Amino acid sequence: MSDLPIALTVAGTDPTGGAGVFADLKAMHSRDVYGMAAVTSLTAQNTMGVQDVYNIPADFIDKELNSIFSDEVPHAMKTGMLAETDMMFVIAEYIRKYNIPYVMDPVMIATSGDRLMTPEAMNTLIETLIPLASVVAPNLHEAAAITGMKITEEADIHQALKIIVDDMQAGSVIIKGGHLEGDARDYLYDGQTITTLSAKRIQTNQTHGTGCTFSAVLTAELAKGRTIQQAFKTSKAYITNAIEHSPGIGRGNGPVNHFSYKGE
Ligand SMILES: Nc1ncnc2c1ncn2[C@@H]1O[C@H](COP(=O)(O)OP(=O)(O)O)[C@@H](O)[C@H]1O
Ligand SMILES: Cc1ncc(COP(=O)(O)OP(=O)(O)O)c(N)n1
Repeated sequence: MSDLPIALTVAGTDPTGGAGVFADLKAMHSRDVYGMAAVTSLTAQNTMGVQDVYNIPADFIDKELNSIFSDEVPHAMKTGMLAETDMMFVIAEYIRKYNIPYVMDPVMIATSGDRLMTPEAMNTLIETLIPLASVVAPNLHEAAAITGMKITEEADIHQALKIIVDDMQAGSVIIKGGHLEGDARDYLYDGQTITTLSAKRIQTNQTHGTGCTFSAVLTAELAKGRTIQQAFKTSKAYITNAIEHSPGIGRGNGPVNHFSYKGE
């Protein structure tokens, strides 16, 4: 048994390291958390877009998860890119069996506009994985797709928060306002209270992998035993700083800096 907090990411790869499991591992490492990763899809992508995707068969994902959980049970886990329904059923079994804090980043479409989840998988995500999640962390487009709503203003966000927790039975939800106008404002709803965290919008296109990184930090903090409120504050401070200090990698939407945040 390890003393170090352990967090698991179950997601796709981005060979440039800006999004997906490689970004998650860097974010976890920088929060002093031991990261583990089970890969769901290999992508050929860079800062300009996704060139191709190769989905790992669900029975192999089952083997990856079995190798991990039969050896050491992580303290918290997240999922990112889950392209197909079968993968979701396999992962749901482990979440039910081991009952550890689970953060779901419902990755559907990359910043570049490329689709990362089949339309059919959306129903499985809603019916099978959302009720198992401690936190669901959609961006505005994902929140709209999950709820079937058009989200254009704050009142819509409040309604979507309540649908995802009160009706769909997530433990809590954070809707990320990175794609709204004005300040970058995120909303946490835990079934009782809505907590809002705001940061000044940074004028940049260096936002590749912001959602992955944000949810990886959230998972790392939960692995340490922090509350969702505390984890939310740290993730928000971390991602704001990471965007501010983006290293300028690549020719398109570059990644954030996973090593610049030095806060508690
Ligand atoms: N330009 C920006 N300036 C400051 N914060 C941002 C900016 N873009 C995104 N964020 C923040 O990054 C996090 C990820 O949000 P978002 O980009 O909406 O997610 P995703 O990558 O899943 O689309 C949120 O905390 C959001 O508020
Ligand atoms: C393999 C892989 N997973 C997820 C994403 C999407 O990343 P995300 O952080 O949601 O946001 P953007 O990269 O679209 O800002 C990805 N591109 N690749």
